[in-house]
Amino acid sequence: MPHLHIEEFKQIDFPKVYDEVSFNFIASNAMHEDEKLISTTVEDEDFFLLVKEEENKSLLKTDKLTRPASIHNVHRALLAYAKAAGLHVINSNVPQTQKNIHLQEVTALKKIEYFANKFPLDKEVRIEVGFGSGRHLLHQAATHPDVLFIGIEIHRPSIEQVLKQSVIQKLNNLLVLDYDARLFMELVPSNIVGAIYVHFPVPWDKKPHRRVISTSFIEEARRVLKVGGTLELRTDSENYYAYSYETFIAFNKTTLQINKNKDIAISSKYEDRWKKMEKNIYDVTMINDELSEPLTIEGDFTFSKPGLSFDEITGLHNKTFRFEDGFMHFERVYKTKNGVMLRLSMGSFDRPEHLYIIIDEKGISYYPDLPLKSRSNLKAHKELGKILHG
Ligand SMILES: C[S@@+](CC[C@H](N)C(=O)[O-])C[C@H]1O[C@@H](n2cnc3c(N)ncnc32)[C@H](O)[C@@H]1O
Repeated sequence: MPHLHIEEFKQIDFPKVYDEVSFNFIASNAMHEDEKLISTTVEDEDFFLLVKEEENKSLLKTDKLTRPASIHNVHRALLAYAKAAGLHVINSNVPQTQKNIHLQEVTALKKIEYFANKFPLDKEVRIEVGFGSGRHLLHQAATHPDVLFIGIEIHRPSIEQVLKQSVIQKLNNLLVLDYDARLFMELVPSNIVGAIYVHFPVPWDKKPHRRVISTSFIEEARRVLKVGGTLELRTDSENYYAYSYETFIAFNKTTLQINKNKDIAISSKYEDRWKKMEKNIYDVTMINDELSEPLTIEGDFTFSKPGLSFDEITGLHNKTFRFEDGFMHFERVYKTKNGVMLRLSMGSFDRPEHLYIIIDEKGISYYPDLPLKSRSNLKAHKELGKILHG
């Protein structure tokens, strides 16, 4: 994560434009004054910089929830703020001269809105969830130039490594997305995907709700797969295998294939490690046998005026509300110049979304982006409206 360690945080006058970076406003955590968020715009990307103040050394870095697709833009914002505020930088991992990775980021790395606005449909699509080192994804893209591969990963260094490789190998049939694959699946059109690969997912033995494979993930996978399309799970964890088998077998109109220690064309870093340790490797392949209904998502993310006062909204801090199939948790409350900002997680239990909303005299709005237009988010949005209207 790009960051600057600074001697002392200094505030500029907001709004301000410096080195073509706009600093729009600042929000302070209502419970921990030492944490602040700076709303920043670079080119057309809006995101927060996060400030953590400590006695002798403070930190300025990118906020995980809103980080933009382009790491280059984060670097620009950090450096511009440091200059604009005259910060004394003790150390940093931000390069002063930017590498050429930016070029490829513009083409292969996509934001979730790219898929939400107009899903690419001109080629067969195959998806890899959690591609890690990317060996399998890159091999597949290189050997099937007529197929569009979408690689989804939440680990930034892995993403950058794969982007670099895709430039070196001149792959033009590979798109990369930094997003939770479980949410992504909800906006993929029905019956268009040839294969979904989930290779060596984190087993999350102690936090099963974080697993990629779940009933709702399989439901969405089945919907997006063509007839004959496959969802391919490969795991070294006996527990995960047993759990997944139970979850898959509950589905009708699918064919399941189980393989043990099957060799595939390319072995990932993880696989090499497990093979050396002589662990068993399990494959569960689900073949979709049925055409699905087209995807329909109705509703929007507008709010009417809040009924609660700013104090009542601040009082929502740490509160959780449950509703049918989902929940809402108010994680943090921030004070802005003219109102409050909330950070919350909401949606279904196994696919929650984390986001910010701003409440001021103009009303309530999501910031910087609307939630992903999925059924579970629209449902959660309705519940959020009810809570804020009192
Ligand atoms: C154990 S690694 C396996 C990587 C690779 N598939 C391999 O075989 O080497 C699991 C990867 O899944 C990613 N991951 C975990 N949950 C995810 C999610 N919900 N969406 C996208 N990627 C996820 C992690 O960041 C990690 O890189």
